[in-house]
Amino acid sequence: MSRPSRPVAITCGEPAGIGPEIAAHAWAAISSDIPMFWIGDPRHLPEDVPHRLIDSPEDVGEPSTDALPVLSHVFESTALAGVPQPGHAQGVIDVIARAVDLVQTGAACAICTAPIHKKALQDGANFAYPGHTEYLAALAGVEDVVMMLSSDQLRVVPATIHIALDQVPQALTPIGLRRTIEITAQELQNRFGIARPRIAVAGLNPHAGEGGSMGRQEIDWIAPLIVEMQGEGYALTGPLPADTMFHARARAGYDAAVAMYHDQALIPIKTLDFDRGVNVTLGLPFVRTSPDHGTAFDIAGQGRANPTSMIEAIKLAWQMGQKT
Ligand SMILES: NC(=O)C1=CN([C@@H]2O[C@H](COP(=O)(O)OP(=O)(O)OC[C@H]3O[C@@H](n4cnc5c(N)ncnc54)[C@H](O)[C@@H]3O)[C@@H](O)[C@H]2O)C=CC1
Ligand SMILES: NCC(=O)COP(=O)(O)O
Repeated sequence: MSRPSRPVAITCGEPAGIGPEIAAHAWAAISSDIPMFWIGDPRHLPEDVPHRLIDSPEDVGEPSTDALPVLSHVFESTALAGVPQPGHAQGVIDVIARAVDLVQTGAACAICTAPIHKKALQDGANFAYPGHTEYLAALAGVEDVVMMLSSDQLRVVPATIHIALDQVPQALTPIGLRRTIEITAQELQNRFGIARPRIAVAGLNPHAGEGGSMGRQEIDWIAPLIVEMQGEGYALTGPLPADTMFHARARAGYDAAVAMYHDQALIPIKTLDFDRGVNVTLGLPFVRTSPDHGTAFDIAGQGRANPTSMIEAIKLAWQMGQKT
């Protein structure tokens, strides 16, 4: 008899947010095809969700719609929708670390993380990282990782991630941008099957600097880096004015866009495809995906959260996890 496939590990994320309910919806929608389990406190799931406790991912077995397999991680109390509790912060962090252990030992094929509330984790547990991306890099012991948001319509990569806007110009360096482009190209080849990925690189300034009259980063080092990397065989274009590189005709010309900062990358994809965007961390030794949205405290616990991005994130985690 063949061994059941390794399941996808889903982290609980912030218990006061929409994470538990969208995980439960996603399980109901796709668990007949994809084996998965949820790591968290069963008291944080919506009351009507059938679940069964498991001792390890091996107990998940074949995909089944009977009951959501739960690897229990006990928190100090029940959750109050929309109100994060400081005493829950460490549990949220520990669940992510637990999922990483399981994927690194091969017990899970991939992880899909439900949204965390960064400030709640800082306030409640002095969380030292601005997001999953940076925490996962630290847990995996890798220096350089890349955040990519992906949908059928667009893939975007911010070259700087969770930093204040006024820190962006100093944080952008030729070495850093080169690594972002290299990792993006490698992972599009290896994990997304694109033989020669076409990557469009945005400028930092309005009109990509307008010939130096609106900023000089493009002339001083972004354009020279692109030329250098083109010479090494990378299929790059840019630096492109960010305001005109995301319309439909422009998007047809590349497989991924590298932007200079968080909102330059995330506004276009969340505007085009908020419900179906998936966050994928590139450069890790394992697969991690997440929905593109956050904890949505304003609608948590009301049954209004759309689970589509979570569903797409689990599907992508599963698909990518089959190649590991
Ligand atoms: N992967 C992660 O852990 C992510 C975490 N966050 C965190 O989430 C927290 C809240 O962030 P916000 O900027 O308020 O963004 P948000 O995505 O939580 O909410 C923005 C708006 O979109 C709505 N929304 C979000 N997801 C929805 C869904 N599935 N269905 C229906 N409506 C939905 C919300 O109700 C709200 O009106 C922050 O701490 C942020 O850092 C944000 C993005 C990703
Ligand atoms: N806006 C994207 C986001 O905040 C997700 O960050 P991460 O927790 O996946 O690093």
